[in-house]
Amino acid sequence: MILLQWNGVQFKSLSNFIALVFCVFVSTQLFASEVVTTNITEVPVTLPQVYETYSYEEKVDWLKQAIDNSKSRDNIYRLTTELVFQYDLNNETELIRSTCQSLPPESKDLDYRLLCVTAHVDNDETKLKTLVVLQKDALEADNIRVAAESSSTIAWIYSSFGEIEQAFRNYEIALPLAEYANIYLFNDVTLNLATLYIVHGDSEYVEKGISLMLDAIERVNNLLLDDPSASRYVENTLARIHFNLGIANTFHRTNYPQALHYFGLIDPELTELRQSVLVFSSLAYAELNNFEESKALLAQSFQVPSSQTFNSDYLKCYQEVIKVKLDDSTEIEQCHLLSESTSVEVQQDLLKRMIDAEHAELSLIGLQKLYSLYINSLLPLLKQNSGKSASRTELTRLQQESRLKGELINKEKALTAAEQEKLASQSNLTIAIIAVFILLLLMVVLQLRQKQKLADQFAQMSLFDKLTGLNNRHYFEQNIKREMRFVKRAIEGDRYTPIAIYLFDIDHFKNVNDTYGHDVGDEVLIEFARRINEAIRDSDMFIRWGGEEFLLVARLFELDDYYAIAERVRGAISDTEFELENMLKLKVSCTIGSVIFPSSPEDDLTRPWDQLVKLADNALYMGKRQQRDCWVCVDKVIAEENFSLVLSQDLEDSIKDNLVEVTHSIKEFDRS
Ligand SMILES: Nc1nc2c(ncn2[C@@H]2O[C@H](COP(=O)(O)OP(=O)(O)OP(=O)(O)O)[C@@H](O)[C@H]2O)c(=O)[nH]1
Repeated sequence: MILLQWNGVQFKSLSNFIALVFCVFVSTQLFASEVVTTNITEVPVTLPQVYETYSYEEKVDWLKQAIDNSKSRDNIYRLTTELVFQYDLNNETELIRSTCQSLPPESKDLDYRLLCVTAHVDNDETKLKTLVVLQKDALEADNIRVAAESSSTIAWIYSSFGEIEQAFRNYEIALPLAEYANIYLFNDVTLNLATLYIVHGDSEYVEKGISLMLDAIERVNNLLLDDPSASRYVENTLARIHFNLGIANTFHRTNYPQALHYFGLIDPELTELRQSVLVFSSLAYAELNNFEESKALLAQSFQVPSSQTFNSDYLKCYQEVIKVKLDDSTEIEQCHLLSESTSVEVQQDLLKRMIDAEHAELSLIGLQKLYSLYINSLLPLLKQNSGKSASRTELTRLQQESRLKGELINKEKALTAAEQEKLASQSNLTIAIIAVFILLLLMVVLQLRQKQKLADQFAQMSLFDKLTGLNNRHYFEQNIKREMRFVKRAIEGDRYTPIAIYLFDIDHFKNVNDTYGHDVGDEVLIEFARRINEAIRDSDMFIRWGGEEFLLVARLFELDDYYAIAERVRGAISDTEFELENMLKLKVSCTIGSVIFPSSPEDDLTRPWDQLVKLADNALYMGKRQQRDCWVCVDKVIAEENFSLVLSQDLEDSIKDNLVEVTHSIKEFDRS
């Protein structure tokens, strides 16, 4: 697909950035005081200080010499990985590939593994398998960047297979990780997702994709303010976005003036895009009946070299279609040769233009190719999707599909007959065109139903709460396991760094809604979230749990923080009145219940997170029953075998039975 192929170029520059991050990592590790490990991938390569001042060629020479002179296998490995990262900085994919072959990465060396799989010329299916293993390893090792990058590439490959559901699932994994990992990766994933919206969504999703891209333009420009050395990345990324916006306007919005606007923003010196920009601009002018401009740009497009990075043979067919439109030529040789491996998105656009052309043979080829596109690509996809559901509406859809298929087969017969008679007469052709367009219309209706399903999936996959802008429960469910693994690994490394899970519930919130209305209630929720956000660390995970309940996961570097955080949040809410719109001032308070995991290094480290949340909820409700505007922190469940009993009863009963230890801020605790 045109947009994704361009990604090929972008991927390269992103991996440059990754290598840069890795080099910074390597050099900072160099100065770490003591590294006591025997693991080959954890000990940084030793480089002289002057190395940093070398040019790329000098670095490569120095590294090659150091490898030749080195006797230790470990040292050779580390120097080689540094060499590969240098190659990557200089886009030397061939060299990366051969080095990866002669010295394959260690399984724990996730960064090097990522570079090798990215550079390898495997077919996409093999690459996908390797990436899925890498993604799993990176998630387990908490290597966020590699996890994000591998998930994003997996999503991209799935989308090129047309497996959109899988593509979205993997972008769903990649997006929060990428946002956390770095802004470059975040931009990359966002742009790929935007592309997916545009290519596979209905008009609403096309607009959504476009607005994601417009946001990204702003983010990328801001990057330049912070870091002037990012100018090359900024230039390339902006060109990519402008190009994609141009294509979106050409293919999906048929807004040619807008398309020309975006194509016009692309630096003509970017040779990889030069020919595509010229051809598509010429097409847009032709559609706007500005034949003079169209002709001039088309002539230029023949003068510039084709892209070396991605296969753009289909441009030759576009050139012929434009020439036919300009009444300049009747040759259609290149459209005859249009490859079936051209992306579906491009084929759909191009074939429609061929069928529309006032050139009988070109229209006929367009129809034939459209038919094989339907049989080979669209029909299997429709079948694959329809097989998943047996609902009544789905069955109706299947019936329509099979009728459509039958009609298309008849149409094929008609077309074959027409071909045997050499060139079909213009009138027969017109009938065929009208018939296929009716069928196309039916297909569009069917696809819209499919897209509705997609739209539902998009909504489900959202990680944000619309009202407060916080992450939501879905986000928590995706990330809590990682937090718990962090705790477990710290304990395995003899460090006790527990996490605390707090649940916050606004007191008598129903009264606020009932007295002042839902809008004021919403305002209170927003202010509530803002105050807590200010009282906690940026790295804490703070989410809207649902309704007027919020949840916080905080890493505890000091045990006293456990109570201090609860008290700080309580005070942040109730110490000062909420000042709302229309001069309304409200006294708001909340009750807090919390649990610590693990309560000691000997605790059960495999405890499911939902049990912890349930225990925090029990603590919260004790606070509600006893007083409100207070916190209740469960310190310990005394014996493991009591855990399920503690979950099933009121916390007061567990305290009475000596099953738990609890610290709280309740003034007069009622034990009865
Ligand atoms: N304005 C607004 N209200 C919401 C939202 N989500 C949930 N609510 C309301 O939150 C209220 C929760 O009320 P209850 O669960 O009865 O509890 P409460 O009144 O807060 O009383 P306690 O929790 O016992 O102190 C309900 O009235 C919900 O309608 C929202 O997004 N906006």
